[in-house]
Amino acid sequence: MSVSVLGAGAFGTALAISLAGKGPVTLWARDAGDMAERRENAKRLPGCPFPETLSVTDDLEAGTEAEIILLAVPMQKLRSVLEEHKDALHGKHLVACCKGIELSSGVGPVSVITQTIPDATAAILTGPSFAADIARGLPTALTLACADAEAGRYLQAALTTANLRLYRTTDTIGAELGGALKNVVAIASGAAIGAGLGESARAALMTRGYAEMQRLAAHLKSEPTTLAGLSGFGDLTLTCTSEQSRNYRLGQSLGQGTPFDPTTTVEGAATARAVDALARDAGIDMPITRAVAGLLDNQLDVAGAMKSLLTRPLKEE
Ligand SMILES: NC(=O)C1=CN([C@@H]2O[C@H](COP(=O)(O)OP(=O)(O)OC[C@H]3O[C@@H](n4cnc5c(N)ncnc54)[C@H](OP(=O)(O)O)[C@@H]3O)[C@@H](O)[C@H]2O)C=CC1
Ligand SMILES: O=C(CO)COP(=O)(O)O
Repeated sequence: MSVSVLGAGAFGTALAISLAGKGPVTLWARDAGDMAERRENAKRLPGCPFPETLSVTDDLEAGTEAEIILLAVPMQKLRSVLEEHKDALHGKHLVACCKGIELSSGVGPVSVITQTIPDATAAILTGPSFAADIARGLPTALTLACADAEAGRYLQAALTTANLRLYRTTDTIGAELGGALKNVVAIASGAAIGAGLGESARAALMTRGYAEMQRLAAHLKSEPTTLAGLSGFGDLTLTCTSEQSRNYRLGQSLGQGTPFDPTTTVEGAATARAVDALARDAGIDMPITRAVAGLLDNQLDVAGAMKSLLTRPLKEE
């Protein structure tokens, strides 16, 4: 079993560091120069030195030799990265480590892998974890989803480390949705806190956000229990309550009316727009997602977004 990580952002680097505790791992970056020299990803994950078993490269051949390749690039870049490098990726175990729904197609990362490289075994690794926690070796539990049960068992064993415990499911749709949708609710939660609306408002958004996550998951035929696990409930809890989350911090900025660095990876922004469009087409009620999309597109301010939620017809829980 050999592992490499394609994409040397904060998360790819953290996973590579954790997995290197078990054996050799290759981390592929577009530009490996500085990291290879310093033995640290000073730009994306400072203060986390690379173990000796971690090699960094910008040579694609070396980066794709392994049987298992973790894809740790942002969701909206995944298809183009796979298209660009598909000749090197045929027949591999490809594990998406990104969270989101593709704006152009309305599908998640596992479907993007299957559509671009049909002879690969597609899986997703998702759940509550901040890159810095994984890199520091703090205890973390994630979901590994793969439609092929046998391949899922293989990947679960290969990618579990001393401090990173993986649970397994074959429900890739549910796992993708949990990781994608919780980011949208995190933006809403951050906006509520940023605007001074209080923690009760955040709890309401998290709970009703979870209800709309479940509605979309049921429509897309995922297992109801998947969202109750690490990829859904677990990651929703983490991301909606921590300033370590970039999605939450973007929401805070929207709530406070302060600027936010547009180069930061915030997966929930594109996903809110993608899911809003999906929900409208399918006739699924997702008012919090719609409010977040409206906030991001300057069609609503936080007061208007809250009014749109609070003035809806009263209903059963
Ligand atoms: N950070 C975290 O705590 C966690 C992140 N995730 C998920 O991981 C995914 C990646 O996030 P994260 O690592 O934080 O993002 P970062 O912003 O830290 O890094 C993004 C990385 O993607 C690389 N990249 C972008 N486009 C390309 C491309 N075309 N070819 C090759 N590499 C490319 C960038 O390379 P370059 O440096 O050359 O620009 C950069 O290294 C997201 O979906 C996120 O939701 C999941 C759990 C935790
Ligand atoms: O997905 C994450 C935690 O599980 C990381 O959250 P952010 O992408 O919002 O920083």
